[in-house]
Amino acid sequence: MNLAAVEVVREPAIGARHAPARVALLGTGTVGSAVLSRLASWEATPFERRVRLVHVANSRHAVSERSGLAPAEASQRLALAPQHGTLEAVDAALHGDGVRVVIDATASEIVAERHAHWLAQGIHVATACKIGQGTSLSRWRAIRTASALGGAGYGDSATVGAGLPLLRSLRELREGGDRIHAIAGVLSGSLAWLFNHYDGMRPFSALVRQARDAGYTEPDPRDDLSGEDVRRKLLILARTAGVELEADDVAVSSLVPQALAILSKEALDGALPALDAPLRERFATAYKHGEKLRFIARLQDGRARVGLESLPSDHPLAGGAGTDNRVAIWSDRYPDQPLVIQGPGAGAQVTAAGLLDDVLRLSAR
Ligand SMILES: NC(=O)C1=CN([C@@H]2O[C@H](COP(=O)(O)OP(=O)(O)OC[C@H]3O[C@@H](n4cnc5c(N)ncnc54)[C@H](O)[C@@H]3O)[C@@H](O)[C@H]2O)C=CC1
Ligand SMILES: N[C@@H](CC=O)C(=O)O
Repeated sequence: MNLAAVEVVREPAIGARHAPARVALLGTGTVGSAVLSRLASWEATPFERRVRLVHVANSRHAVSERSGLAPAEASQRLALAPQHGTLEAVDAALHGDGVRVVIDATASEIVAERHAHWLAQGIHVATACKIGQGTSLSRWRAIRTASALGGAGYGDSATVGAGLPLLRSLRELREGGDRIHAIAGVLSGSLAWLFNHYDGMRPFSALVRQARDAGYTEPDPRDDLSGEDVRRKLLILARTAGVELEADDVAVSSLVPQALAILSKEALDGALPALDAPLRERFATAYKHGEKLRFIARLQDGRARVGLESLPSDHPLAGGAGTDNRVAIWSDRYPDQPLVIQGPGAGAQVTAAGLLDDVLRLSAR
């Protein structure tokens, strides 16, 4: 064995000087369940001492326990809880001193609207939901103002790239004095997965069902296919880069035919084959030219757009596999060759890890 190559692994320097952060988890679906599993996997490790889960809720039930809920038992406790969840119950569960964090693993407008309220009270927020920062500019500004007012942090790593170091890199570039010139890339894990697998033979609709069942899509897959989820991510990236766009400033080209757009969520599944013919045609045209279909977001000179593009196979944004996001950033120090960040951009485990990384960072502030 080459001893020089052996890395010395030290126990992480955590836990000793901090009381556990009291945490409320909202949402126990695809992402929220993975948060509970990751917390349960911390049992008997130093990480366990950093976080005390005191409240868990979904849209039907809520359970609170000041002394802490065992993450491995939380889902069962929740299912048996008579209490209907209210957002006031979160405030009550987190009442008092010490580090407090709300984890938002919902796709809920009313929860997102509450982020600023928690921040203003000094409660940190770690969110996978993009509605807080990726919709209206006024809400984005309210979150910044409340965060400053309450001295609380906003953990948003999971909102773009499911925890990839994208927002962090943009912030570090700006903190180092760089201006961001442009951003371009694949920001949707589910659409990346779909176009990495679509070969024009299998119906596109069958792949959409597979991506949904794997937990890559939004609760309503039309939020991905319409480009709305990517619009939100591009808005978050743009605002973080210092370009304060309104939602309408992003030109979005949707993949959802009108016949699908008007359906209820319950009626959607049976109607998904409406996607097949138009996408087969676009695939055939791209294939004839030796190109690949990729759903791309672009920001340059204050202009932003999102949509399906046909790219040469060797184009830098055509690479990647699985749910990979692949994002190029041009800035003062990277004027020609961009900084490129690539990795899985959807999925319960990576997203849960991104959320809990934020919780640990926020609770160590
Ligand atoms: N699935 C993924 O790969 C990623 C998802 N996200 C985001 O994570 C969020 C959650 O996504 P999923 O877990 O896939 O959704 P999901 O539909 O599986 O779960 C949503 C959960 O939120 C709960 N909920 C709804 N309203 C609530 C309320 N008012 N109070 C408490 N709980 C409430 C629901 O009961 C459910 O448990 C979404 O905002 C999504 O955009 C972000 C990055 C990646
Ligand atoms: N539905 C989203 C999940 C992560 O944000 C995606 O496909 O990227």
